[in-house]
Amino acid sequence: MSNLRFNGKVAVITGAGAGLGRAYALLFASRGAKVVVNDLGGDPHGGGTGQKAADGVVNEIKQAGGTAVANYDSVTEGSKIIKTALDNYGRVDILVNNAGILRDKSFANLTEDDWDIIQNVHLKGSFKTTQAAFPVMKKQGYGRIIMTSSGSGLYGNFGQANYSAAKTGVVGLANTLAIEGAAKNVYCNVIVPTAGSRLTQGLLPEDLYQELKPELIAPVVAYLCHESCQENGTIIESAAGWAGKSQIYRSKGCLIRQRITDPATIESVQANWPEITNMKNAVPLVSLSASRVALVEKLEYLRKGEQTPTSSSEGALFTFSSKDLILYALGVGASVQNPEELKLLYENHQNFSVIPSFYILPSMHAVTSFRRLNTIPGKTISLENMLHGEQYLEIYNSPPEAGTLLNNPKIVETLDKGSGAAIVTDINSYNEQGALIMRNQCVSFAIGAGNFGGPRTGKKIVPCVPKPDRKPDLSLSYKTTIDQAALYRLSGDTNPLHIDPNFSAIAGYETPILHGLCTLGISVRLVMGAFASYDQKLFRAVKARFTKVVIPGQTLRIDMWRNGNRIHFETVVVENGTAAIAGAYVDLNAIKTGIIQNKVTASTLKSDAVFEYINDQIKVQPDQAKSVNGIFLVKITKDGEIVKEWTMDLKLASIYEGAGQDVKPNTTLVVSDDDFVELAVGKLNPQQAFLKGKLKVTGNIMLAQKLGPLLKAAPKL
Ligand SMILES: CCCCCCC[C@@H](O)CC(=O)SCCNC(=O)CCNC(=O)[C@H](O)C(C)(C)COP(=O)(O)OP(=O)(O)OC[C@H]1O[C@@H](n2cnc3c(N)ncnc32)[C@H](O)[C@@H]1OP(=O)(O)O
Repeated sequence: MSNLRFNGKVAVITGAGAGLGRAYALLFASRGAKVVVNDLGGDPHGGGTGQKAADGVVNEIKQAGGTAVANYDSVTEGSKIIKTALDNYGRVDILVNNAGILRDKSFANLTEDDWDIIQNVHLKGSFKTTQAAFPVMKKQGYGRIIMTSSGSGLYGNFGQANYSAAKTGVVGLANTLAIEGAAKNVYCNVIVPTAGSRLTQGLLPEDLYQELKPELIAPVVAYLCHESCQENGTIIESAAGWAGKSQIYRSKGCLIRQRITDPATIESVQANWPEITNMKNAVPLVSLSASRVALVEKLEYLRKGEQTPTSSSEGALFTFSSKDLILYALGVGASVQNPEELKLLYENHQNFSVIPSFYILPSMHAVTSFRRLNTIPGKTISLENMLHGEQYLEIYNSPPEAGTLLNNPKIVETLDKGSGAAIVTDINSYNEQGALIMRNQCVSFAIGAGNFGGPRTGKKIVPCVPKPDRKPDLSLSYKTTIDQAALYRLSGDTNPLHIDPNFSAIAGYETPILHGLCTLGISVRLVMGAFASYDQKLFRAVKARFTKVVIPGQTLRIDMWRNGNRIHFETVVVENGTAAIAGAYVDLNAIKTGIIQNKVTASTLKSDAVFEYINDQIKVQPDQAKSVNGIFLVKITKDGEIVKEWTMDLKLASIYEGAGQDVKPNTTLVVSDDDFVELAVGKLNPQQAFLKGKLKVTGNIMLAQKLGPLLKAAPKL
């Protein structure tokens, strides 16, 4: 790792004559910054002045070959300090508000003078110095400001009422500066150091004091001030070579009135106090607007007379990390065998990606914890009779790749389907800032709970869409493993129906069945690979109906039809030819496929490798058109087994004159492994390959005749 430098940068450090300030000044100077060493030279309680402290540090810096100048002004005259920087070096890039004194007294003994001097030095001093530097930084489009707070400010400390207030004050100052400077690349963060300095000498045990070296905190401050650091508005605590972030968390709280017309009463506050103060599912609120969004949302609930989801509603919160995304991807068959799928499995991949159907899981988590079992009067619904009937997911805003989603399940209708009841549940999911991220709709099919006299047709249920009446444009297969459900269930659906043979037998199945959402995840993965290059940003929505059970170990074939940005699909169990998912589609924002991304290496190929172009979509355009586009499925087979398959989008400019006829699918092209690799990575385009005689066409001789001229005329890929 190369050293982080501050060459060309000017750093102003207040209170730099000793302790932390001195450590900061020495470090910045040693890394190339020009430093203004400010120190009033007074005592720890605010008395006296002198030049010795600042001069001493300036000399230290100069002797080490660095550049520094002293300033002896009080921070309450901060503009003079900044002027020193501007006069000597012409700019100011970094300001560390570090200067401070103490006047500790119990509150009962605190005088107004004790109060004022502390506010003046810490809070007003930080204000005055920053006020002078801020416009300069904004103008130059770069600045890093540090406020120094204290554990006493964040948590309180006996005998430090004046100091605590000032130290919390600078946090508030930093919060707003972070917002006001952000657009101009001027960031403001807070350091909460615990160091052995002249302020803490005598207050801390000697052995602890010795470990709390300022030099162990200085790198944290320096990093926060480096141009590579994008942190803004953050509180960092640091001591003894440790650093951590502090944040304000708020409980979910709860409404203390039922309807918008109800008053709030002292009694309703008392009754709800445990919930108001329940921090079990508290979330950090990072902005005022996030806090307001959450409030507005609660008002909406009040207006509609609905109960808001609270931290106590089990399953309302879904917290996940990259590990969960990877576990899900493995559960739905992603494999490093396909180099394109590495980005689904490796959190440090530069294009680490999510299979979007993962975002169904938060809703399932909420729904399965939701009391639905008594939804239909007179009917007992048990877990073994409950099947996943349909699922819809629509993304409204970019979902997070880690964090917590708040999910709000609500049964919107219950349909009487005769053989069963279809319970339709809508689940809105909100991010930690309170923004609506997505909507799921989950239809559970309760077998045997029908004939209760309810409506058969729904008004709120998102409809399935029949598949197009033509052969699929593309079919991709995936053989599930015998352990598919055992792996998938680790993503959260631990229904014994999928693992416990005794339980599945009670439900009437010979063996445990696969999760509907696993089948759906496999299908979405293959659709995303074929039509979106796994780019989750291109995903908008998915709808599917689970029509037949799947047994782990069976092979799934996903038939796909492209209709604009909608990919219809049907998932068929190859062994028995029945559709396990029907009426399904994925809506994309755009289509993205490409040959170059499907790079393979020679080691994955054998010399007798065969690859097939299967494509219904290649159509020679009517009227002697000059171009042909097509999505090809490429399969590499060895001894009849598919060792690799993927799609590629070939755009072949054509001089072919025999327009109006379709190119037939299922034709085999044979090519040697070396040539293939070259073709796949784009070194050799099909035209060159063909002309060199390396790309041979076998099988359908008509296709050979047709493809020949096409390939000859192919542009460089
Ligand atoms: C919400 C949280 C989820 C609940 C917890 C789930 C947790 C998970 O762990 C559970 C699972 O993952 S289970 C595995 C995935 N699901 C399946 O395998 C279900 C497969 N489907 C079936 O077996 C049948 O379609 C079956 C049994 C569903 C229906 O078959 P039949 O009884 O033969 O019904 P049929 O005669 O075909 O149709 C009657 C009416 O019902 C409608 N319908 C059919 N399938 C439906 C389905 N999957 N979802 C919703 N409605 C469905 C039909 O349209 C028909 O109604 P109408 O006449 O009005 O059109």
